[in-house]
Amino acid sequence: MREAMQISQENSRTADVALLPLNGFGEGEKSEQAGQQFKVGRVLLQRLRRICSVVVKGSAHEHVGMWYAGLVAGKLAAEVMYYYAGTLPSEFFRVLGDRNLPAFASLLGRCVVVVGLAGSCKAVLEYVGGLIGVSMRQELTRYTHARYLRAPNFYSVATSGTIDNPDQRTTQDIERLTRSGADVLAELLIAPFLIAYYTVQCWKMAGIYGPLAIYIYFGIGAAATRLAMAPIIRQVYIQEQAEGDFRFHHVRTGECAESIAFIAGEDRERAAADRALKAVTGAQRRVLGKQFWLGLLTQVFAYMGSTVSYVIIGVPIFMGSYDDKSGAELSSIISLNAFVSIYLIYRFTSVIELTKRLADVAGYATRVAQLWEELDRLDVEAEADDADSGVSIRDSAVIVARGLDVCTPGGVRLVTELDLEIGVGDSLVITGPNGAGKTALLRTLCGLWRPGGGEVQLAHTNGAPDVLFLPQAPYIIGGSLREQLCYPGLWGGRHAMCFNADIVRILATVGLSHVVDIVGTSNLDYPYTVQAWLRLLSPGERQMMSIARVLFWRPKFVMLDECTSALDACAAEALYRAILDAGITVVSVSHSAHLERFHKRRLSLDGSGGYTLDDVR
Ligand SMILES: Nc1ncnc2c1ncn2[C@@H]1O[C@H](COP(=O)(O)OP(=O)(O)OP(=O)(O)O)[C@@H](O)[C@H]1O
Repeated sequence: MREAMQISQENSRTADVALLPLNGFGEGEKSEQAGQQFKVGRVLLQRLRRICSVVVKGSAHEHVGMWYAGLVAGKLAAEVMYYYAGTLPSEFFRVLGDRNLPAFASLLGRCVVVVGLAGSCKAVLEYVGGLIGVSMRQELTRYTHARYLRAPNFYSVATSGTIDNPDQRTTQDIERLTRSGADVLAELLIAPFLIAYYTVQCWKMAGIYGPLAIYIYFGIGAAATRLAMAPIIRQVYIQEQAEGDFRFHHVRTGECAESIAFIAGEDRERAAADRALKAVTGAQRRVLGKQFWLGLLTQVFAYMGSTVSYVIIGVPIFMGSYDDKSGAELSSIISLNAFVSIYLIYRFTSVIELTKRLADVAGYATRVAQLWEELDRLDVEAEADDADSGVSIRDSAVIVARGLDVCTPGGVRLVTELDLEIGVGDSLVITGPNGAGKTALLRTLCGLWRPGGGEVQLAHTNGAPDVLFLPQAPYIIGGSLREQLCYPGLWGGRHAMCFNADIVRILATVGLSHVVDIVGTSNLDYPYTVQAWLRLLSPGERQMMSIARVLFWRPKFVMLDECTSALDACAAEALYRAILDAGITVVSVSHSAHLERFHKRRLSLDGSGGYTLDDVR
């Protein structure tokens, strides 16, 4: 077993950070918990039931549940037609044996109609099944979006690493789950009815021992395939994880293309991409390897099935049950008997074959359900936090920290017992060596990280936080210039009301008038792609855009985490002046001494948990 690599214990600060191996699951990991995850049993059934209930409950609009029930009913009705079509050969044997031309012609006509209808039915059912799969995907993805893309779940899942590739689980795994899941489930639902019907027919023709032989045969096959299925679920899970890592590598290198090109890192990236590809193809080969044994079982089972059917037919013939029949009648009986028993075996075989597809479905279902379970856990944690977090949401125009311990999510203490009060107009600059916990303090004040102790009170207006947080890396979206400026569109309980004149004025204030000129004042709502925006705005201009958002929303407080680091001193000072002129109180993390004069006080973290608070002269 490959252990998660622990970072050196020398630095107690980072002792809680466990670096997972690149392909996070760890080859050959066989913990008790991992074993439970991939068992075909209660946990899997609960997960599948939950997925079904999300589809059915969430489909008030689209009636997916009803459509699905209709599909299953349609499949059953189509089976009646298939049965009818299946009995026609036996009639052919009879009319051909009797050399009855008029009966043959009429039978031929019936046959064309029935077989044509059966084929059309199959095509329609496939089409409807495909549409239902799409609706199911929509429901499951919407549910996942609603649970995942909201505070605090999104930040926790995206940054904690407890769940690998949540993006892939949301996009690809749900799609695959619904594409094959809907079909597999429908087949499993109709199987019992068909098996019951064909059992009765088989019994009528071959006596009790006919269906009995088939049931024993099925029992042996089912037990063998159940054993072969569990390792496939686990391998599909691992393969999906490797696919996610591979895709993430390409997305990340695409995003950082310029940094990589400047430092000539293409060779290293190619090697890393090849490694990720090797992990994916290795996982694919392992899935194929495990599926081989299941495939072998199901194929042998299917082919042996037809042999069993001859035994079932042969026994009553050799026992003399049909001695009184003419040659033509006997041919007809053999044909009908063969159809019924082979169909019954075929039904059982399809159930066994379905287990192969079910193993894939179970792998996808496990990945999707795990994400939901983590979101459940975070919801429970958030509820408990609301009661016990020390983060107050009373309306107030002051940010307060009392006896605040700033700790990493792993519990490493970065700042100890901080007492701080920031009122309106009381701008504060936070300084300190790298890694001292300056950003960590902002995260804790904003509620992204839970305080290790003490309490925090954020400024609130009308029940909504009145503090805007700007991280070091500005976030640029795809959309129109108006949307870019008004991002996120709804903030602090307010919807963006952004007039053209505001856009022109604010962008002029931050030094981005030329962006308005390029876009054109008549084109402020024209949607541009993210790539277009990233080409248009330099890193410094992206920081200007970020600060333009502050001037648009005009919060009471803004926390700026080195967000003028890409600007020249003159531009950075002009932006600070504009923010203060707008009556916004600034809490900055900064390494730039020339910006300190825009603040009243300085909080200096010493990097060992201590701090000093003094006035800026
Ligand atoms: N998500 C995280 N989980 C665990 N530890 C973290 C996490 N993010 C940061 N840390 C740890 O917290 C410490 C402080 O990080 P922080 O970003 O607050 O430093 P900083 O003072 O802002 O540094 P800099 O001046 O370099 O930006 C770091 O040593 C880092 O290891």
